[in-house]
Amino acid sequence: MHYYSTLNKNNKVGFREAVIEGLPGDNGLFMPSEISKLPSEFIQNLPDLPLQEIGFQVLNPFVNKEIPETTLRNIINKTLSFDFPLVEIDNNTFALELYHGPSYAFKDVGAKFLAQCLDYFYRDADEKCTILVATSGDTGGAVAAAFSETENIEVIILYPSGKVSDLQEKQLTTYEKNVTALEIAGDFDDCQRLVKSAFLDEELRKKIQISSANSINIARFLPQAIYYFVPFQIFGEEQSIAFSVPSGNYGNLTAGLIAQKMGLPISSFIASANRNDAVPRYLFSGNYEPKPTIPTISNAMDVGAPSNFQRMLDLYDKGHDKMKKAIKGYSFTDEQTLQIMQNVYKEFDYLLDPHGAVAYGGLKEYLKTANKNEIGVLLETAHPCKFMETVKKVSKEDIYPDSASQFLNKEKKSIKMTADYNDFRSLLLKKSN
Ligand SMILES: N[C@@H](CCOP(=O)(O)O)C(=O)O
Repeated sequence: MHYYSTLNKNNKVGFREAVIEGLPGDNGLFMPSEISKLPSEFIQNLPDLPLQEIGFQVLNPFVNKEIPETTLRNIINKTLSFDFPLVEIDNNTFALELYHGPSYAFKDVGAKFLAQCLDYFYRDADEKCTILVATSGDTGGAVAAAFSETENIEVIILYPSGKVSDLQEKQLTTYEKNVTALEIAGDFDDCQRLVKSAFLDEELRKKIQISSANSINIARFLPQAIYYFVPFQIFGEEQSIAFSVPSGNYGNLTAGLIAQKMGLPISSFIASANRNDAVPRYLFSGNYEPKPTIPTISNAMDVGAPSNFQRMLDLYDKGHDKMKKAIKGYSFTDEQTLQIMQNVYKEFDYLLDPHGAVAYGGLKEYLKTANKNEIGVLLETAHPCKFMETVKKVSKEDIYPDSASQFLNKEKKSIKMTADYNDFRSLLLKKSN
């Protein structure tokens, strides 16, 4: 078991190195060389197993003994320390709420796991590690929360100025100590480009030890496979279940594909996108033509050129037909998204956030053609309180958890920067001295 680069299968590293390096120096992404099937008895017994045990069985083969078992179990128990409720919206549609963690988004799972793995690897290190993160909204807050207590690790978060919600911005600009927020004059793809340029900059990498906390890092995206098991804990393996995944950088959907490859009997995937629809267009036409990012009300999915598309191609041996059979793609405008939020609230008294609404739209399209016995689960990836400007148009309910309100009263601390790589590089070098 090793990790290879999607651009060069001979570029091989172990788990520790893949996590510490974040991404290979050749601009590819690390992929596990083996995705072993879980024993069929394990899949049959899912309703009797606690999620922490499932998490351990899922991640253990990928960690490949590079973290001792007791430590790994401990890390997984701390990672999965909040609830993942499956809420019925109507008779064949369920929302898997992934937002009950510290930053109110699904990213808490991967961020917590990654932070603890790095903390373990750097426990006695003399040098510091600098984590670079590009965010379109949710990753930044989750990473800031997860790394706020780690020793020997600095975090630098790049976010597009004026393109994240108020709460998202406060969640990533109000942790002090080891977390710095850079407010970039550009969009998410500019932020991601700056981060990737740093990884390709050999001179810089000789001077600073950098890693990533985006889903490009295997320890950020692999744990996201775990919550796909939750609906099967409830309904058992016989139930046919399709998942609709609100998709931006496609880490979440790719993690679901890994769970399926491990033997989880997921019947279908729905890639639900906003107007940043490079993948649904590819599924339709076979041509991958990323476009500049379009700002939308489901801003965490405002990604023009999704990183994990490389991993999806790798999983399907670049076969468009195979991918198209396994994944259906739909996209929605902001008007449609808001309409879905209003309809679902009125008809079923369920408040979706804009990302969940896009996923609901995709799921309903898919279910029109699906087998009658199939049920659909949408991943509700973020709490509606993160998008109050839009949510206010749907409901007047006070939905703010107390713990979220505390962020709004804090003072934002960010460094404004251009999207020019040289400026970013100089800042990194200055900070490391
Ligand atoms: N949706 C993201 C964009 C980055 O995605 P990631 O899963 O690769 O970290 C965000 O909210 O920042």
